[in-house]
Amino acid sequence: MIKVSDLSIPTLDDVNASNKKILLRIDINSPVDKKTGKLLDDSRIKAHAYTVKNLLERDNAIVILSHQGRPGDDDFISLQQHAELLSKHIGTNVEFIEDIIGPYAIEKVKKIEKGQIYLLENVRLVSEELIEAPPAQQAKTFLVRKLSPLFDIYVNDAFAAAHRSQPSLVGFPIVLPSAAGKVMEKEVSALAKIFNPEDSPKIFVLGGGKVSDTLKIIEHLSKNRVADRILTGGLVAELFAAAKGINLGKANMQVLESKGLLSLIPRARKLLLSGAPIEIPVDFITEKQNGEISEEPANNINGIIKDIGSTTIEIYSSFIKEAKVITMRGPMGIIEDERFRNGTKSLLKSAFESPGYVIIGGGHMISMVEKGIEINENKVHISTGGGALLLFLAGDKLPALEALHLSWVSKGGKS
Ligand SMILES: Nc1ncnc2c1ncn2[C@@H]1O[C@H](COP(=O)(O)OP(=O)(O)O)[C@@H](O)[C@H]1O
Ligand SMILES: O=C(OP(=O)(O)O)[C@H](O)COP(=O)(O)O
Repeated sequence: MIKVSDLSIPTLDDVNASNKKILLRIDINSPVDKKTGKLLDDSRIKAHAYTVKNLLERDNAIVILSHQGRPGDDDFISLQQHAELLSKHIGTNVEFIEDIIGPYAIEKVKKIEKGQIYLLENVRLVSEELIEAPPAQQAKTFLVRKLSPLFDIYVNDAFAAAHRSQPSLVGFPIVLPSAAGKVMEKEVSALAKIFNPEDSPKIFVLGGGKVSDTLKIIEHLSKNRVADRILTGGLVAELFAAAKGINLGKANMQVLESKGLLSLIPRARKLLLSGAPIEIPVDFITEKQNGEISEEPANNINGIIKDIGSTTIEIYSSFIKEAKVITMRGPMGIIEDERFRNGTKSLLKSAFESPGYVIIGGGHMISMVEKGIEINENKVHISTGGGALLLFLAGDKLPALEALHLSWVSKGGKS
C-alpha cells in the first residue's frame, strides 16, 4: 500500500496478483522520428519491462494496453515497434495484437495462458479514449465493458499518463480489483519522499511543445507557491515571450497560430502580471528560410526559433546552480534535429553538476539524458512522467491514483 495525501493506493501485494489474468496499462508513449516513423528512444519501454517481468514471475497471463501519440499528430503510430522492444527488454516474446476491442482481440484474450504476454494496438484508436470523464462514467465505455469481463485484475503502471481521466486509466478500477504496478509504485513513493515543501529554492525548467498542458501546470505551481523560479524554453517560452509583448516575428507567430496557441496568450499574460516567477529566454537559435542558422537576441528575431541561445543558457545555468531542487520537463529546442539540442544538453549538464536534487521528466526530455551517463541515484530521479510528474509535484491529485484508491476502498480495503 502507498499513502499519498489522503489516498491509499494498493500495490501488487495488496491484491494477490498471482496466477491470474492481468490487464496491465503502461505508458510507452515514446519520441518518434517525424521523417521515418521510427521510435527515437525506449526509456519508458525499458522501465515498464520490469513490471511485466515481475508479473510473469507471479505466473500470470498478461495483456498490455498503452497509447502512442495523439490522433492527428506525426507520432500517432501503431504499437508494433513497441512490442518488439518490449520483447527485447523482457527477454521473452510479447505478441502484438493488431486489435483492441474487436472480435480478434477478444478471442485471443479468451485463449491466453499463463506466461503469455499480448500487447494490444494503440488504445487511442478507440475514440472513447480521447474523452476525459469521471471513473464511474468511464466504467460504462465499450472499452471497459468489452475487456473487463475477460480479466481477474487490472494493474495501472502508467504514471506518465496518470493525469488523464481516460477510460483505460480510470474506468477499469471501478469494475475490477486493481493495483499500482511497479513503475507507478516506485515513482509515487520516490516523489512523495523527495519533494519536501521546505526545500528552497525550487526551480522548474519547463520547455517542450505541450503548451496548453504546461500553462495549466504553471498556473497550479504559481497558485500553490511551489516554484521559486520557472525557466521557460521550447514553445512554452515563445508563448510567454509573445505574452510579454516581444515581437517574435511573423514566422514564429504563425507557428504559434498553426498550433492554436495564440488564444492562450491572455492566460499567460495574466500569470506574468500576477508576478509569477517566470523567466523567458533573452536570445534564441533561429533558422531562416535559406537554412542559415544564427543566434538572435529576443528583441530582434528574424528566423524561426529552434532552440535557446548561449546567453540564456548562461543565465539559466546560474539560477540552476543556486537551486536546492531542479525539476526539468520538456526540451528547450527541436531536439529531433541534432543541430538544436545544445540548449537542452547544456542545462541538463548544469543541473547534474549543481549541488541540488534533480528531477527529470517527460518522454522527450528523458531521451536526452545521455545513454550510459552515470546517474547519481542519491541526487537524480529520472521520472517516466512529464505532465503527470509536474501536476503531482504541484500538489494535484492524479485521476489514475484517485481511481485506484476508489477501487481499494469500494472493495472493503482500509483507507
Ligand atoms: N521551439 C520549438 N518549436 C517547436 N517545437 C518545439 C520547440 N522546442 C521544443 N519543441 C518540441 O517539443 C516536443 C517535446 O515536447 P513535450 O512532449 O512537451 O516534451 P516531453 O515529452 O519531454 O514532456 C518535441 O517534439 C520538440 O520538437
Ligand atoms: O508523454 C506523455 O506525457 P509527457 O509528454 O508530459 O511526458 C504521456 O504519455 C501522456 O501523453 P498525452 O500528453 O498525449 O496524454
